[in-house]
Amino acid sequence: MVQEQVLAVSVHWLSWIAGHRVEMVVRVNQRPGHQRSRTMDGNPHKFEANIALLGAENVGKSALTVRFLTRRFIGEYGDIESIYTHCDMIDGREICFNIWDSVCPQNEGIADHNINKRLQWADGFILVYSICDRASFAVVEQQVQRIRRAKGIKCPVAPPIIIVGNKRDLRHRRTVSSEEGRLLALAADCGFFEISAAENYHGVLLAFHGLLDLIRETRALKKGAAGIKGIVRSVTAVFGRKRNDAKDTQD
Ligand SMILES: Nc1nc2c(ncn2[C@@H]2O[C@H](COP(=O)(O)OP(=O)(O)OP(=O)(O)O)[C@@H](O)[C@H]2O)c(=O)[nH]1
Repeated sequence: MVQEQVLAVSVHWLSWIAGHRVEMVVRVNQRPGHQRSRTMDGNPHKFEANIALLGAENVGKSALTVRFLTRRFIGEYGDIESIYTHCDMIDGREICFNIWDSVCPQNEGIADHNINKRLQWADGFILVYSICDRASFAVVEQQVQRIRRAKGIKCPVAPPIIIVGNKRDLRHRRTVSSEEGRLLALAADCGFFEISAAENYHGVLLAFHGLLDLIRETRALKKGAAGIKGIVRSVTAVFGRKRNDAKDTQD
């Protein structure tokens, strides 16, 4: 309860520094899955996308989230795990982004557990590394594998992933080349952006909107697959019935 109040205060502060309309709701320790409604308030014109940010410590996950929500880079961020909701009008349609800004897990077991929890909740992932931190790139490589392995077990259609190489403003200290990032993305069928949360808002916006586009495509694919399954089921039912009728007549 106390924690929720503290968070509410920090959210108001974020809205204030933004100086423009940002609708944010913080839900702390919300159980995954509770928010999996696809349209809100029964309004078919609203589109909701659950986005989980993952990556090693200090790569800028919170910086990216805050940049996207407020357009500002504030330098230091608390390490409280939160889900933020931000709604925007895009192409005449209200789009709500639910963003789960994760804290990096301390060990492998927790990492697996965390990914599974997020797989149940998220429509798509943003995996962040810092271009000056090779170890953080290795973490993203592992996370891509974990998410891709879960396809078929946890989710029938692979969830879309955007890989983000952050801290591009520090390219003089780069230890991960753009090519490596791009190749990883290509090999795992992910989107890729190299950006700087510190330097500009535009790159961050492109990454979130890129993922939104992929989420929309995936949802359309799922709907299509469900439609085909429905048709196959109806056809099977009709022909199955006809075959039984014919058998009854012969008897
Ligand atoms: N130079 C530079 N610094 C950045 C950038 N993005 C984030 N930082 C800095 O990197 C540090 C870590 O940023 P956070 O956003 O807290 O990173 P995080 O991944 O959320 O970290 P954890 O919560 O510990 O997992 C902070 O000091 C940020 O100011 C960037 O694009 N460029």
